[in-house]
Amino acid sequence: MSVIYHRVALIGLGLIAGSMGLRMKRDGLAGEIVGTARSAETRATALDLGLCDRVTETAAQAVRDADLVVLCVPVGAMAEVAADIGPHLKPGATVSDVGSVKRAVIEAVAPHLPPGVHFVPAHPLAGTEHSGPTSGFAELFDNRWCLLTPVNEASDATDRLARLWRAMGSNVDTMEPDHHDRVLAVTSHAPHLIAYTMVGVADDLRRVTDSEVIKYSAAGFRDFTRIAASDPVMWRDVFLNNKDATLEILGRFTEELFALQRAIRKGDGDHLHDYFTRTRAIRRGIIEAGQDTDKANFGRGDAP
Ligand SMILES: NC(=O)c1ccc[n+]([C@@H]2O[C@H](COP(=O)([O-])OP(=O)(O)OC[C@H]3O[C@@H](n4cnc5c(N)ncnc54)[C@H](O)[C@@H]3O)[C@@H](O)[C@H]2O)c1
Ligand SMILES: O=C(O)C(=O)C[C@]1(C(=O)O)C=C[C@@H](O)C=C1
Repeated sequence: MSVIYHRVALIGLGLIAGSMGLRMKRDGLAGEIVGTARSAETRATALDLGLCDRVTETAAQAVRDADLVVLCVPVGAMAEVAADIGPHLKPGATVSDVGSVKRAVIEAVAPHLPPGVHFVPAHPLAGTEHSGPTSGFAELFDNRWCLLTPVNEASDATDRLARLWRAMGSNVDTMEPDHHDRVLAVTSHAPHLIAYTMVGVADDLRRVTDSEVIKYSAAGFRDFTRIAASDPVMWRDVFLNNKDATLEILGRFTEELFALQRAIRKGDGDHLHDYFTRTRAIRRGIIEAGQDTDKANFGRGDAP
């Protein structure tokens, strides 16, 4: 494949930046990849893994002469990073991010960007519960969606970034930022909170059941523990920055949970059967659409 950006700067060298770097290197999508992270250890690991060509101590140094700058830090850190890099961006450069929330990131980043710099927010719907540079892998984005939420109408900068994400294996779509946040509250944010809660409840009960919860943990519970092992900083920031949409979905979730509780208490088997038949169809639809994430985690040290 051919070079899409001459110089790419990756700010924050974790799972997503690592996977982008490895993929861009593998397929020759960038002339040079410059990375930066706060700790010297992370920077050294990134170089060892070959996910970037060069590292810098500061974000301001990393973005110098970069055609594309991608902010790969937790959502709550985006404003601070944008303020650092704003004065050092090359005119005509594109700034993007990979944050899991879009409206809050746009509000945090846009005010710090000088005129003449293009801002194209993005969100790859691909990840694992692992974090840090060693968790990245070049195939992470294969056959997964990447949603772009451009702040302006169609532009060359958006088209070029879409080309990069396609070259990294993703299907690309554009979406309005508030809509993105509502959709992701249903498909990602609320489910994570529910998993965190279920594992927290089991942990409380462990004292009552004398560690049998862990010893006999069945597949259903293990799936919850995988999700609930996700990075605490990343998810704290997601909930604090997508408050309204997440709370709305959790309200609906609570109502449905009450209805199912009532059905169990009343012995209403029809209600339970109908409900589970409907949800089973959703799982089948996801698998038929080729969007099952389990494959991404197999072979990475996780038990299926
Ligand atoms: N993990 C996922 O499944 C996933 C999927 C899609 C998008 N995202 C989004 O991508 C972004 C990065 O996630 P990740 O999974 O790669 O995280 P990660 O923890 O693996 O990496 C984050 C990097 O940001 C750095 N960082 C943290 N706080 C910082 C700060 N205040 N200033 C500068 N650097 C800081 C960390 O040191 C690390 O290098 C997040 O915004 C997250 O919402 C994550
Ligand atoms: O597979 C996982 O571990 C994930 O949780 C990945 C996942 C998701 O919810 O699908 C998590 C957060 C992101 O913003 C995008 C992807």
